[in-house]
Amino acid sequence: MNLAETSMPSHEVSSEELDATPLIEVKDLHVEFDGHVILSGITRSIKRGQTVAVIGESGCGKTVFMKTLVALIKPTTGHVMFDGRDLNRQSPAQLAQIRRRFGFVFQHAALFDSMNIFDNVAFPIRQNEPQTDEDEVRRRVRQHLLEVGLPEEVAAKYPAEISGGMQKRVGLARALVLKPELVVYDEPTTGLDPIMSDVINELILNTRRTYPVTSVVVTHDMRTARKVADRVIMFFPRRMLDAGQSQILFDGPPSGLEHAEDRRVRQFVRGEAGDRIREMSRATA
Ligand SMILES: Nc1ncnc2c1ncn2[C@@H]1O[C@H](COP(=O)(O)OP(=O)(O)OP(=O)(O)O)[C@@H](O)[C@H]1O
Repeated sequence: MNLAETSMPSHEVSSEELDATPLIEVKDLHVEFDGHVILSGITRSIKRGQTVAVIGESGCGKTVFMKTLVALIKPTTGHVMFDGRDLNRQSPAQLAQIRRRFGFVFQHAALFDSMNIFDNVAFPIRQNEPQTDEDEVRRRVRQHLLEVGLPEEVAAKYPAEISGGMQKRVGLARALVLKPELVVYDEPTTGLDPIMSDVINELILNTRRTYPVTSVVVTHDMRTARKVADRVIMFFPRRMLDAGQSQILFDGPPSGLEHAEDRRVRQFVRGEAGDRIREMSRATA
């Protein structure tokens, strides 16, 4: 489970750098499993400091896309460059180094059940910076729990003893404790009530205010996409497209979604089925 862990930024990012070089470049990405094409012809770059929401209907490949960005899935063909380095061309040791610059927030928090909350949040520090003394570990864990609005008493509890919303916040604290350059969120608000969802949204925004983190948020929650993202990318299932049609139906600021040219985008964000039932039956026939 060390994939869930994070590390310090390898270097401070100047404001010029923030504007200039993309942190992530995806070039002609193609991913297939057992002959089923999930993603194809995807070329995109993500600037440093950008928060990108990835939306689209179930099964369109949002999570697969996000996982290729952090080298949890290897492209069938094509390239993913992180900070100018092709993830496909790294040795396992180099990849492990690069992964330390990522933070992962999983859909179900993915906490270690056998560790209390304190040890869960301390884990990335102990794992990646073993020289850190215990006072400093305590200080940073406390600070991060506080930042996600969790009282100190929570630290001694075990994951099973706290609510789902609290678990998500612990997951967030753990992902951020080493200030990663890139944070990927997989459905961060799924299963939460509207207030707790908004708490999570605010925490994502606050993190960006604190330092120039780059974030990719896979979500079905349009409130999350509108609130936290400065850019939204909408995918469409490859199997429902003809050859040559782009799988990305929308790429732009959230304010453009409502009036997007493509009717499928407008229907998706409004939650309208339209003629999708007929289309779906055709696609699975
Ligand atoms: N490791 C894998 N091996 C085989 N098939 C996979 C693998 N990972 C994903 N898939 C398939 O790829 C497709 C896209 O999956 P993905 O999880 O990216 O969808 P998604 O858009 O995130 O959907 P949801 O919103 O339901 O989570 C699905 O058909 C899924 O079954």
